[in-house]
Amino acid sequence: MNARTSTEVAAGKAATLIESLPWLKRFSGETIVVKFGGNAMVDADLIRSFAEDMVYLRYAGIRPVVVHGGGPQISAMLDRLGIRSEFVGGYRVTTPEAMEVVRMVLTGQVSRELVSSINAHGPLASAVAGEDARLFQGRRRGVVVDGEPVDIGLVGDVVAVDPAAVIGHLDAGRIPVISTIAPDIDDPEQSLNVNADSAAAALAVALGAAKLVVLTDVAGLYRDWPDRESLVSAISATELRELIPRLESGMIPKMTACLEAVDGGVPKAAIIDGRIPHSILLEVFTHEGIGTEVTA
Ligand SMILES: Nc1ncnc2c1ncn2[C@@H]1O[C@H](COP(=O)(O)OP(=O)(O)O)[C@@H](O)[C@H]1O
Ligand SMILES: CC(=O)N[C@@H](CCC(=O)OP(=O)(O)O)C(=O)O
Repeated sequence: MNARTSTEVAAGKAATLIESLPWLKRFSGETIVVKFGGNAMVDADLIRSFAEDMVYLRYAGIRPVVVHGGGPQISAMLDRLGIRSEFVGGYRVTTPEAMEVVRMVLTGQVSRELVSSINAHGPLASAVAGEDARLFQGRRRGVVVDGEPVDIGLVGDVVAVDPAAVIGHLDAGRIPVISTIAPDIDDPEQSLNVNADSAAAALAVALGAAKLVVLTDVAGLYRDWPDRESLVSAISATELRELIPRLESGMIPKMTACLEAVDGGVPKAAIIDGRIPHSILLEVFTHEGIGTEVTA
């Protein structure tokens, strides 16, 4: 490499670092809720780079909170156990038998894996189950298909959040890693399976987060799925409200969650591609960001 080229390379690196300055100022001391979707946890390298990003945010003076999904991991375990499961309107029809597997996989497997990846960098992460210290309380929901109500079993929406346990961890400098199961507010002995996108949004609102970032396995929201030309880079809450009824499958809870977060006072919600290593750093610390950004 000649001298001029190495100077250019150095200038490029410096430009990348200095581009983060306004965002460091903006987010220092603020809470960012990051939802890590089960589809984005496709390989060990991505989990490792996700963990590095969380640790990076924490050392940059930001308060990151991880809310994880695990849909594909739950499906794989249900398959192994020979328990049938299907999705209606983006939500898993959850029998009492399936509910036990949901808890086992989310709290016993996915949370543990993320905590240990983060803790490879030091004693930073702590798992908090949605059932712990009344973090979440849910209420059963049904879905309407072709105008008919459909019973989807033990599935709930988060209707109350007590973020005290999460705030305690954040104040102690830890990174909370949260699995999304909620006791039923009408029958507290019963646990409900809560979509992780909607739980992340409810928590972001309760924490007064500066941002909700949702990692998934596509580049963002496509207006006319699966037309790859129709990627939306920014959308207002009003426009999104109109678009949601035309969306399908997993994007319905995801975009509804972004809307709920923004409606609840979170200034920005972003859907980004978790398959890109360090996508969170690109989203948080660069001018353009990546993926789809929802704003009020
Ligand atoms: N309009 C759309 N834009 C983007 N993805 C869409 C759209 N409609 C359906 N999808 C599908 O939704 C999936 C993401 O939802 P989901 O599988 O629930 O992800 P996650 O596990 O990350 O929560 C994408 O992989 C894609 O196949
Ligand atoms: C009610 C419902 O559908 N719950 C989800 C919970 C996990 C989740 O949301 O995982 P992802 O973020 O990976 O999709 C499920 O059972 O799959």
